[in-house]
Amino acid sequence: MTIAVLSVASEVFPLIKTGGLADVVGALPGALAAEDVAVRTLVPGYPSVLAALADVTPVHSFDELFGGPARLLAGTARGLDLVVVDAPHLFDRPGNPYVGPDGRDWPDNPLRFAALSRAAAEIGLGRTSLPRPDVVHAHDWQAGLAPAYLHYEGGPRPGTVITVHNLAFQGQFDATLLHNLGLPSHSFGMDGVEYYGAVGYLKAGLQLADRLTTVSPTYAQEIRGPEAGMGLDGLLRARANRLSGIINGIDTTVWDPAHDPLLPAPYSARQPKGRALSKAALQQRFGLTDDPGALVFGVVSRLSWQKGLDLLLEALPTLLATGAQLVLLGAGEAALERGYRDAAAAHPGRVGCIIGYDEALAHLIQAGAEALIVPSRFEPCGLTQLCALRYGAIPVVSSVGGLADTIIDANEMAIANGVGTGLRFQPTTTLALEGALQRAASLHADAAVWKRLRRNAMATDVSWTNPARHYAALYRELAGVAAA
Ligand SMILES: Nc1ncnc2c1ncn2[C@@H]1O[C@H](COP(=O)(O)OP(=O)(O)O[C@H]2O[C@H](CO)[C@@H](O)[C@H](O)[C@H]2O)[C@@H](O)[C@H]1O
Repeated sequence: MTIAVLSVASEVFPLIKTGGLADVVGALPGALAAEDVAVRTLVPGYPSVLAALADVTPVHSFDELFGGPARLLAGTARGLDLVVVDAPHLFDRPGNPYVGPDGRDWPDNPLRFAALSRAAAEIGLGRTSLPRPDVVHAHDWQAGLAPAYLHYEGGPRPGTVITVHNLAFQGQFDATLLHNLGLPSHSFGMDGVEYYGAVGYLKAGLQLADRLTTVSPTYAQEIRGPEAGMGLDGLLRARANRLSGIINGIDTTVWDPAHDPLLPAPYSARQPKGRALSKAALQQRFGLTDDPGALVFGVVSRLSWQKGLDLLLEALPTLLATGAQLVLLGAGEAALERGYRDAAAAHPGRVGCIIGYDEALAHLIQAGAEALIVPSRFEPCGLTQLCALRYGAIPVVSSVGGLADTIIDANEMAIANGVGTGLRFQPTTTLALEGALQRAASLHADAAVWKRLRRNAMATDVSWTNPARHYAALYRELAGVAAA
């Protein structure tokens, strides 16, 4: 029997994306179709989403949704079944989903994302002309109130699950907001939406959803402790029997070096020759010395504290001392952007940096770099190291969260057994990172070992096939349907 799931999120690739959340929300429906799960994705009606929407059918209207009239529009876009919250007073704005042109959060973000959750609840309760879903799947704080609205209705409702993609973003707002949200006053308590005297959207979801997931088993463990728990560890410990980790996959048709139109030549584990052309193109694009034998390290990342790229700046002298080159593509904190720009200026031909967001260039880096560095302080799952495995860029990662779950360290034992896929280091410090960079350089110096590593990396299953099975099993459990 087909399970119907309403997936609720603030971004979805390829229509609107600021990070890995969009990739996951965009890829899951396709992967779940093979598991007999039909996913409809509910997203805000940003201009880019409405512009892409085809086969539009209005399925609900609100006379008033947090400050103005609104409609829910069902439709399709880029192969996805969508429902879009068409509320111009909340979402018809340029640029980023969360911040205005001044770089600050939109002041009405609490209402904008309450509207998303309210819409999810209306669909979940069968009050629109769409069929009622079996399960409502909320992603991150922006959808955190969906389980709360459904819970406080008190009647029959779909099963609910919330997935944490990043516990650092919690959606915490002033308690006075409660009156505007349409939640009952008794919801404001420890066992409801209250979070240290404020209203917590992620907290509400974690408290009130039937099941909680995050995007790797190790992160699911880590967030039960005070260090990674970011204030929510007590709640997560209390609900530990409801919490599990399901590792992310990547879209292996978008990320396929054998059929990637963004590369100068295709290549595969069996026929790796074309990779050299990507490497040459990469060196040229970043103004590096054209050296086919160089160990080129790559980075593709948001530039934020989480990603640990300040440590890589500190480790740069060590990296350069090994004779390696570095390319970085990223955007984010001004100090880090400046730091990498300065490093590129100080080491022409050895360090290249492009500040910005560029999907096509991300593909070239994965295909042309020998190794990809991910020195995160914490990492719920991480997608770039999965792309790196698939493209044969050996991941050099800190041993946290999903990085620890997806990379097999090429220590002596692993090399002897021929099973390593990358390099892991811990703790996440400059010193440990430097050690890993030096270790990568000595492995790279042994062509046979490096080749073996690359073969292992490229043979790793990073598709959604297995994760989709886990989500399908969870949905079936929530829908009260025995797995076939
Ligand atoms: N400058 C740039 N140009 C082009 N592409 C860029 C880019 N910067 C980043 N990207 C791309 O954006 C995505 C980032 O995904 P990640 O999972 O690595 O991190 P993020 O922290 O955003 O996601 C959060 O959610 C995801 C999804 O669950 C978790 O994997 C992760 O651990 C968690 O922090 C990747 O597809 C990457 O290629």
